[in-house]
Amino acid sequence: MERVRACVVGATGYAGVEVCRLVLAHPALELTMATDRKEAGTRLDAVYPSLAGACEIVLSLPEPDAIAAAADVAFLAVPHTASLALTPELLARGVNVIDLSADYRLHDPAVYEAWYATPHTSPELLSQTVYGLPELFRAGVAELAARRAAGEAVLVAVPGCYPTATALAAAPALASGLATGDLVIADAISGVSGAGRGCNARTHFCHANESVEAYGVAKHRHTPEIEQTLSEVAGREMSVVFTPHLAPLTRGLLSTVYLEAAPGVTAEDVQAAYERAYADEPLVTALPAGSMPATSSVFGTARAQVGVALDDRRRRTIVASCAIDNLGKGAAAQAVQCANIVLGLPETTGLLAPAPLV
Ligand SMILES: NC(=O)C1=CN([C@@H]2O[C@H](COP(=O)(O)OP(=O)(O)OC[C@H]3O[C@@H](n4cnc5c(N)ncnc54)[C@H](OP(=O)(O)O)[C@@H]3O)[C@@H](O)[C@H]2O)C=CC1
Ligand SMILES: CC(=O)N[C@@H](CCC(=O)OP(=O)(O)O)C(=O)O
Repeated sequence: MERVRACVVGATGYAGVEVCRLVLAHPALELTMATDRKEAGTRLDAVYPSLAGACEIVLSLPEPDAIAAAADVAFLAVPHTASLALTPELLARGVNVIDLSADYRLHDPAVYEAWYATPHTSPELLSQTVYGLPELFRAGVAELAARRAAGEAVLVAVPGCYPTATALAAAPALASGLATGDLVIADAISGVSGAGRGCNARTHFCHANESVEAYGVAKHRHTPEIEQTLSEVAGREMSVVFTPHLAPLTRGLLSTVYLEAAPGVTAEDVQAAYERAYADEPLVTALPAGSMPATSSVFGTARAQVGVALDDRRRRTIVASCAIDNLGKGAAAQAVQCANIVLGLPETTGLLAPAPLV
């Protein structure tokens, strides 16, 4: 198999090191470069001893010329705004970009600027960017494979962890027309690695351990991203009431959504719609009727599990829940899934390892 050279930018971050781990085990990708500004000159396995024996790479600075010399594809596991600085430079040098940050996810630069409180410095790239949630937008990602084959350097905006789980939970109800109205309520819970490697008062062990709390209430920056996806799936303008919670888990994310059922819809209709939607999806499982997903079932994997029920005794509400690993399907694994499609590889290459059982 031809090997494609890959660079991970932000390789010492939690999402970045998970991309490194997946690339190191991938049969068609070769990790040729990993960057970090503070740790440049240090071996990656000195920062993450769990990689000892698997990787001898020395971290370097994220300089576009060096990345273009070393790699055909760059995974940007950097905070938002850092990608705005790097992406145009890399595309101009012919490097394909798989961006894990939020910088190119929102189609409308004005919405980005309103929620991220910073100017979008390359809005001209947004119309060429594809939102990398293959289960909902596979054709768009696949188009990038054709554009890359024709010689273009392409850009995938990999979704956020909360938007991934929330969209996978709500999409079958909206796409099938079984949910009515324009409102989705989403309560989501994330493990602490979702906040990255840095520590603050909210994520400090002494505060986050043994405690669960809502944060970003009524103002979290994933709100417009979720609304954008759900509106596209539903074919009408949707709004979301999105409440994220931080829970004492290292990794794992669960999003539970509530939608109004259309008149006459039965529990069997809803279950059948979810089973149909994910029947051919290798990385998403619709659980049997009566089952709801657990984050432990997808820990360390590229997979998502979705469960659904209809509360038809009172307000006729569809309740659906999706579990992912925030660093897996919520970040690094989804990035590799998108890279596989862009590179013309089977979509699940390097991604099918099951979760440890305990
Ligand atoms: N953690 C998660 O579960 C998820 C994360 N993501 C996204 O992935 C990206 C990375 O997140 P995460 O791994 O959690 O973050 P971390 O804070 O753990 O890591 C960020 C990494 O980026 C590097 N970095 C920071 N600023 C710059 C810069 N200006 N230029 C180049 N490199 C930079 C950091 O190293 P240094 O500063 O030394 O260069 C570090 O290696 C973010 O956009 C995040 O939103 C998406 C989904 C889920
Ligand atoms: C637990 C936690 O703090 N999670 C992060 C989101 C995780 C993420 O990575 O989102 P982006 O990819 O959009 O940056 C937060 O709420 O900001």
